[in-house]
Amino acid sequence: MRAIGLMSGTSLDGVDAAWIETDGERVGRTGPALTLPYPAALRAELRALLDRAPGLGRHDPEVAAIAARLTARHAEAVRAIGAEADILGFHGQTILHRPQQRLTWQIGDPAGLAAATGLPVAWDFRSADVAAGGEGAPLVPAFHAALACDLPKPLAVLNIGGVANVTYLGADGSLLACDTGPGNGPLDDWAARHGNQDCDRDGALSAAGRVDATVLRRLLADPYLARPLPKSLDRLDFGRTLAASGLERLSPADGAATLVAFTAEAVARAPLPAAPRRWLVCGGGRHNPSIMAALRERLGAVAAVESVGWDGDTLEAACFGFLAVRVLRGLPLSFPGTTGVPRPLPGGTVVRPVAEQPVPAGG
Ligand SMILES: Nc1ncnc2c1ncn2[C@@H]1O[C@H](COP(=O)(O)OP(=O)(O)OP(=O)(O)O)[C@@H](O)[C@H]1O
Ligand SMILES: CC(=O)N[C@H]1[C@@H]2OC[C@@H](O2)[C@@H](O)[C@@H]1O[C@H](C)C(=O)O
Repeated sequence: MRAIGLMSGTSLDGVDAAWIETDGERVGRTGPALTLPYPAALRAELRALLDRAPGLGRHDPEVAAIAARLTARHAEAVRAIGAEADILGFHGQTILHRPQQRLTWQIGDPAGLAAATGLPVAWDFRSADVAAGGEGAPLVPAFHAALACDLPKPLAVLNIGGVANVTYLGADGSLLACDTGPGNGPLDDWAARHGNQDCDRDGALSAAGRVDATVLRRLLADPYLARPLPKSLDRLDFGRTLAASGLERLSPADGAATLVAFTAEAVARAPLPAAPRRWLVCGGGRHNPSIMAALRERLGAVAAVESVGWDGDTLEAACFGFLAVRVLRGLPLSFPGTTGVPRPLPGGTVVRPVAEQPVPAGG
């Protein structure tokens, strides 16, 4: 089948879209892929919504209004892809993720997207997982496994988005995963507050600073890092630890350098069963040379996923095209080793465009 996957990740930078041909088990041809940035106003509204989400109801009119604009941007991304597709995989924007409370909230309007594009829309990929007691994330491991079927194992695929997550592909066929800790999220917030930028662009701010060992030690004491698998994060989960760490007393450059070290050291502490032969990195964080250098220092064989021919900017979007076909076929999206569900678990729903009513003869 031909699918277009749509992912709007925790960095809130925009919509990634990617065309993919797949049966939900193997990855066939890939096609056009793009990122459509959010207008600054929408990004700021979404960022504010993250802080307020715990107090908001599912039918809050303000959330619905933002979801409608977000959905319109997704429809634009589908049009910009400009390739025929059989189905869309629409992740939506996560504004709250609390799997311990069996709660995960992605906003978006799948019926609106189906109406705007005329295509069936697979959606709500995480709810069944958290309802079954799973972490609800990460969901990308099945796709990593399909992409990496011919690569030597053990292999780790690391995504550095707003949050960072790893998939571990064992030599024995095992599939494990977790969110490792922060990705670019706290660094983006820091750069916005102290450098007047949307991120630590090309690592310039962090490269000019020095890691503060005391602050880093406090950050690494966050209990999440010592938790066993499976585990997943909300974009704002390190808020209290960050606030109590003394980070605010550091200069902009030292703070950025310390946050880079936090991201990399949290990856190194992910409780994997054996050291991977290689770490393949995707997500926006691989564009930050400070992050890549910090990862290399701690992990050794680290390379961007482009080294094996994948597109690291739109890999998650392609994943939701792949998962859309799995939803249609009723195949599992998550596994005991990836989210902690008791058994391999299907999920998601498909929302179809409402068929146009035939105009009655003579009417
Ligand atoms: N040139 C660059 N220099 C530094 N950082 C960059 C650069 N380009 C992208 N980034 C970082 O990558 C982030 C976007 O990454 P990405 O699109 O992978 O995140 P996401 O998919 O939104 O998040 P997640 O994977 O957690 O859902 C930006 O917010 C920024 O921090
Ligand atoms: C709840 C949620 O949206 N989680 C995202 C987020 O962004 C990165 C990391 O945290 C990952 O767990 C997940 O996204 C990817 C696509 C996943 O589910 O595999």
